Amino acid sequence: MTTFDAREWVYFSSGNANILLKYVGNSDPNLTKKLLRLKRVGNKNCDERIKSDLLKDYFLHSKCIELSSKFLLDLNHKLIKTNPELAVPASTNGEILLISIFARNHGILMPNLLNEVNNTVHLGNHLKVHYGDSELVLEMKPKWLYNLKTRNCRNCCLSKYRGKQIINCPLDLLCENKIPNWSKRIVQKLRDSEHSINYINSLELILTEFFMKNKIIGYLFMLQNRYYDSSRESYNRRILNLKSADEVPIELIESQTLRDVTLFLNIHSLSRNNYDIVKDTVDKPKTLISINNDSFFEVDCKLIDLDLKTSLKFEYWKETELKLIESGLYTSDKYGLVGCNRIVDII
Ligand SMILES: O=P(O)(O)O[C@@H]1[C@@H](OP(=O)(O)O)[C@H](OP(=O)(O)O)[C@H](O)[C@H](OP(=O)(O)O)[C@H]1OP(=O)(O)O
Ligand SMILES: Nc1ncnc2c1ncn2[C@@H]1O[C@H](COP(=O)(O)OP(=O)(O)OP(=O)(O)O)[C@@H](O)[C@H]1O
Repeated sequence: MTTFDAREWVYFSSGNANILLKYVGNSDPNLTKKLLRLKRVGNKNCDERIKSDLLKDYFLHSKCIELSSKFLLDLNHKLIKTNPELAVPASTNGEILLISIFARNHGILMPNLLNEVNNTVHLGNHLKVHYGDSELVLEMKPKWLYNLKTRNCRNCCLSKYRGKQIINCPLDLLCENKIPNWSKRIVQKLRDSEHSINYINSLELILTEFFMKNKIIGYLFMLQNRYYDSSRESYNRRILNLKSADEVPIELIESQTLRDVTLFLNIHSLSRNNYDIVKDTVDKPKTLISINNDSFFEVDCKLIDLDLKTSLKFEYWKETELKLIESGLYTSDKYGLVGCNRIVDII
């Protein structure tokens, strides 16, 4: 069992299912630049992660560690003070809790991909840019990449339904001709934000080159749709007929998990010399980019949030799909929905 001291960990970030803490102590140098990911109360996702030979190079190296109940209880008490908004009102014993401590006392230790950046621009739903002096990080969820049969895609319809702004549709990344505009819109949004960002002048080309050269979006497209005929309609035939969690096939769980992963692109510049040295040896998740043979960049691509979803989510999935169908958004030409990309030519 690992003995950590709650005083050395502070809140870093959170999602629907997990809370991330950052190490700020100095008693263990191995923990510098590390994050600890702990399950939030109510998180029913499985401890198991997606297995995939295609994606394994993109997985962030992480380690599952067993933690003491004392550490988790101390952390709970600390977080209730610093982040009361994350608390679940009352647990079974009446105590307010944020982190699950009664299931299994373990957490995931992993590198902090945002260690070199200190500013964040929220560009829209599922799209953030983080930057510092030497690195720029694009964080996005490439959700629901599929062969579109309706006018508008599930991503844009759900964003619209929830009143969120649509900056970019991920389906554009499936078509080579549409990638440059996808990148351009990101840079335009960043310029509008008036942040002063290193590499902004090269960013459009970096992103375009990256998504054309690297296979990650193609892999996700294949794997998200592996068990269906890669259309939403075929998903619907399965999901809308499900009556209980026991009926949910593992294939559906895997697809749903992969439709909700987060992608990080860590971008930093290289000298010409370093570029020349590494250009023939660089490995799969990394992509080297040369702009006009004048500036050079390395893009490191990582995927996070790969824990298998619980089959108990099937009712939520069904309700979401039914809501979208009934809203008429899939076929609508109103509300600024302009029709999403139907071409898939990147694989
Ligand atoms: O239903 P969706 O598409 O909105 O996805 C949910 C996500 O919403 P999003 O649209 O990405 O803002 C939602 O993300 P946020 O918490 O909204 O960032 C979760 O990722 C949720 O999964 P889980 O309950 O944490 O396992 C996600 O639920 P799943 O559908 O992946 O189970
Ligand atoms: N290794 C990492 N380095 C830097 N930031 C990270 C890392 N892992 C996660 N994060 C940040 O923390 C946020 C929440 O993490 P994570 O996706 O694991 O939580 P979650 O509860 O599973 O999310 P969701 O709501 O999508 O289910 C991420 O969106 C990301 O901004």
